[in-house]
Amino acid sequence: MSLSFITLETKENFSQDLIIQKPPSGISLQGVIQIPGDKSISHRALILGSIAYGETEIQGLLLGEDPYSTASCFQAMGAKISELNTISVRIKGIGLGNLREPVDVLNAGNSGTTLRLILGLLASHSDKFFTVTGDTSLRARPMSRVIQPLQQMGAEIWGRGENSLAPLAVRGKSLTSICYHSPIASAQVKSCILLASLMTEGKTIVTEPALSRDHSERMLKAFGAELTVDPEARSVTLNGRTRLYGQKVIVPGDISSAAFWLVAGSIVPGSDILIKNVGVNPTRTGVLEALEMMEAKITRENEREVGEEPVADLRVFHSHLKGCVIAGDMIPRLIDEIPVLAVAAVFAKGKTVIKDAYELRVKESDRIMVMVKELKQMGAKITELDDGMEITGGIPLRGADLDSYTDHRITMSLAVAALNAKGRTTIHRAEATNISYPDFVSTLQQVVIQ
Ligand SMILES: O=C(O)C1=C[C@@H](OP(=O)(O)O)[C@@H](O)[C@H](O)C1
Ligand SMILES: C=C(OP(=O)(O)O)C(=O)O
Repeated sequence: MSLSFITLETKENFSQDLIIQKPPSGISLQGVIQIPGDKSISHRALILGSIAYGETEIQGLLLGEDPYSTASCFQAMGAKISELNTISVRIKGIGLGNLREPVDVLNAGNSGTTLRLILGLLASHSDKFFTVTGDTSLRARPMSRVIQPLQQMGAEIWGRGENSLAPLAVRGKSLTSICYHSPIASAQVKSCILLASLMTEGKTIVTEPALSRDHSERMLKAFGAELTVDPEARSVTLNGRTRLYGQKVIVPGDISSAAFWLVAGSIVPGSDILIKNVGVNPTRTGVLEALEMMEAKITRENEREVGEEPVADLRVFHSHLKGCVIAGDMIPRLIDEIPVLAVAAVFAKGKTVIKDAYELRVKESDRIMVMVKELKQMGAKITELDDGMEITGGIPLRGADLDSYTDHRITMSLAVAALNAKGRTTIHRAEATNISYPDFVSTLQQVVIQ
């Protein structure tokens, strides 16, 4: 093993460069990987634990900057959260409706999930006043998708850009239940409305055009909410004014983080990696379906249920990938994995088309524009579409000077591409990995074998 060809350099301004220079003798990826806790489930465990009555214990929490943002918002509103670690985090919940008016602006940092989900709770806390903001990236992301349905429930929210951008100010009110047909398949929109409806009288119904991740539904039920799901109608019904009670939550590994190893193992010759304890909730496994279409060699082992969520170990071997079409209803089930799937497509034989993914343009960065621009710099044949990209695979990549655009998923996707590129790649602002996968570079150094 040699670490010298994968290095992380910290600069004077504390920004980091990730430098990957593949040795001429070649590399492969070998070994067993424990991936960090699921980010979506970590947020929800912190949120529900904070607003439930009694104690919640979380095992396997993601120790990344996004869940830290959620924890700090709820601490500022009165929840007692123990020191954050993966073994056991304990929360003394304050009970529904009891969030304290914070003395300062709440800061959701880089996390869209934090901002959009808590907005539903803030809006429904009668007579309390909240202000909430985020970093440069989050302040540019659209919030009207949650503000508009909340306003239909009676919420009072103000923001820049005609009430569409953070910083936001919220005057909590007693809200009314709603039947909301969401125009987009977004778990953040669905979860925001469900959280807002917890204190309303009567039934709230949310439908979505395609099924998005259902972690909120599973966890709300486990905490005692009266909730029913109709997967065929893609609708969720929640009966308001129920109490939530603290629970034990075991957070599975994040399939969105596992995706980097699934693609890296598939494209680097000689690779064989076992990824342990991966959440395989069907609303999240689009990446496995896409890689299967591309003829990747991935097996599921040790399938089991952990708490509310299905879990498996995933084993990936190098394979000769083929191009495919990624579109339609599967998009919400693999939305965060599209940047790394674009990297898989660059090494796959033939053409890959990714479409119906306009949502990628309003993530931490414009992930369509950025992936096309940066992969082009490495020599890839890739065209930007309004709602996706078209890639002709099989053209060898060369190392290049790249930027993460401060987006964690872009950083890690480009690092995977660099593993199969000739020469030296530098990825600037690579500290973005701390959002969802702080151990990414050290794990890379462990599994890459010369
Ligand atoms: O609810 C969640 O935890 C998330 C939902 C998705 O966003 P959208 O709801 O905007 O699709 C996803 O991209 C994000 O990383 C996490
Ligand atoms: C889009 C993401 O997260 P969020 O919306 O919570 O910022 C992500 O993690 O890729």
